[in-house]
Amino acid sequence: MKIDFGGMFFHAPGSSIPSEKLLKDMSIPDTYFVRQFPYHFKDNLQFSDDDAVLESLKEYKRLGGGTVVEVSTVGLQRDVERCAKLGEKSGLNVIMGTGYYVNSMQKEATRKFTVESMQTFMSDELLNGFHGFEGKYYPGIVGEMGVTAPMAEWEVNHLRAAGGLHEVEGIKNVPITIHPGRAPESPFEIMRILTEAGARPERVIMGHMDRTIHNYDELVRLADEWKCFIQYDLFGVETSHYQMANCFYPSDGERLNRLKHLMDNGFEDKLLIGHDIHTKHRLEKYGGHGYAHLLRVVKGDALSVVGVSEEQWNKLGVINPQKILQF
Ligand SMILES: CC(=O)NCCS(=O)(=O)O
Repeated sequence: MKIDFGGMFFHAPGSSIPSEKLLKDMSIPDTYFVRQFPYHFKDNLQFSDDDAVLESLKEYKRLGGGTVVEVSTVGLQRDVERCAKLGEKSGLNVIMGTGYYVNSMQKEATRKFTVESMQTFMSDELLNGFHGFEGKYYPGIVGEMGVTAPMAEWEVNHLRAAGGLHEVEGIKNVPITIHPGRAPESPFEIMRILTEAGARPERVIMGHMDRTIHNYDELVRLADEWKCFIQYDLFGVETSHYQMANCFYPSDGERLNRLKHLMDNGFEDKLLIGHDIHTKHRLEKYGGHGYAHLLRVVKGDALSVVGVSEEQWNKLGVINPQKILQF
């Protein structure tokens, strides 16, 4: 079979990539399998190619990006110095987090930590700087605090530790960002535990909403009952098959529809967006969308297809992040 589709050429918006390169890269093997099963490939899970990250960050900056929030916490082998260097080289602000990822990713010794010791670890880093970089580099956020469903007892404890930070002098306003369990009731349970421990719900970000709550009424209920920030941070993942749970990943279009629904219900000041790039295949070098995708593609669709106004888009990408990140 042969088709000449050349008459249908359309330039990609804002792209610095020559169109010949796009064609050549279509020969990359395994693309289909990596997209469907990104967590199957061990090399894909080693997010450690600094050149590929830097190239992607520079493209994000070129299209108008200014800040990256990098929320790898204990359990994800966070690397403060590396992130600081990438920030310097790319010219972007990089905000990093303190805290703990999910129970299954922890060392046995970390799982023995108490609420008190975890709270001390986090407050110490927030007030004095990352351990090993005291006085030089400071966290700007707590989390992502990793939670599974059902919740492990240790995760209940690290949530209590994080919630209690809002009662500590000097950090009462610190933003706390959450990786919820993959069940629709998880965000509600997390908010209850955090607030019982002292957290101010309006200083909490509920992340990964893309794959967590799929019912529109329940989304509105979460925003209404808890007044936390609601974050769609898996933009660019356009594969509906989801390896990690028995549900579909929404498309970018559906993410925008859900955001618009929340806007229409009065929550446009409580919404955040992002890419949560944590596997290699999502970087341009490996055939992915990279950090510039929201600015390159999603913004145009939000405005022209979904009916998001310029003012609302500015809230998603600039005003709301400024509000939650300042403390
Ligand atoms: C880094 C991380 O945990 N990202 C979320 C991936 S998930 O599959 O959507 O939970």
